[in-house]
Amino acid sequence: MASTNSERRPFVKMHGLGNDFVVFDARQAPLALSDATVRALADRHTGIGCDQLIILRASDDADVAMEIRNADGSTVAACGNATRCVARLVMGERGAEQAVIETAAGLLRAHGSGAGVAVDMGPPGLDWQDIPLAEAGDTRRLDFTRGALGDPGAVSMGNPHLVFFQDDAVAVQAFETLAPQIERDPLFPERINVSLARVDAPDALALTVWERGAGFTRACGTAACAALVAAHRRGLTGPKARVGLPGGMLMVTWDVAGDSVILAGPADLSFFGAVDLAAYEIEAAA
Ligand SMILES: N[C@H](CCC[C@H](N)C(=O)O)C(=O)O
Repeated sequence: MASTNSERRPFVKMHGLGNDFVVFDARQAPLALSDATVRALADRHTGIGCDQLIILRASDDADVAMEIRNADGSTVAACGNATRCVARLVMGERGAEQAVIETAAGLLRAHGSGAGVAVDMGPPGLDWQDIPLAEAGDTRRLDFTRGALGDPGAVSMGNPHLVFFQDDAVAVQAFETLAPQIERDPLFPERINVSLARVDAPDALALTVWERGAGFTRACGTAACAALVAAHRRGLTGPKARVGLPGGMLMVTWDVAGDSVILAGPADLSFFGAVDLAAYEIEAAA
């Protein structure tokens, strides 16, 4: 149905190993989207379809600032794969090999690398208040069991992550059902991203991720970072590992001394599009 005041707003569709993003550029033309409108645009049947929706804005301190919205409309502070995609966009605009991206989790530095784009995601949060948890706990090995899953690590990468280290068939099967419930467990006042990790070698992990506000995704950059940090804290890996996800491989390095976690991997452009936002403006619930 054509809308009365149609405004075809350009966007770029990008992805990191299939973790996909609709990116709007609000550096010249302001843009504010309600949670309901983000949900409508992110819907893979009736909208454009994406795991996260990104809005770029001008920044006084960085090349660009990015607002990050999950497919459920929620606003989050960190998204590793989207940060790498935005860095690729900005480096391309300027013909540069480096970029600084402002996020709610801080200023993140990125550079082009053979494998695509590497970004310093900053220091991991390791205290229970950093995650946050609703009560004190040992984030290295949390006293938390739901069905066949238990004994996870908890790490913040600017967003909350819970990582289970189990690779038996029972745990793998249970994960599908339990992850959506664990996301909303009262122990996690801001909800949480939930991962199931398999340790294949001291420098190799395999990960399945249920993302807060987006569900099962083909890849999750901050989950890959959180899994490496949680694994290294328990002596399961060294401080660097390749992380296999359904969509492909990410490289994560925890510079423990420098207190930063580097995430590297592909950052790809899918297509340019335009959308009549008026058709998606959904009146905020009365
Ligand atoms: N769902 C996440 C945000 C997106 C993270 C992910 N797409 C990444 O690449 O890090 C959260 O609610 O914290």
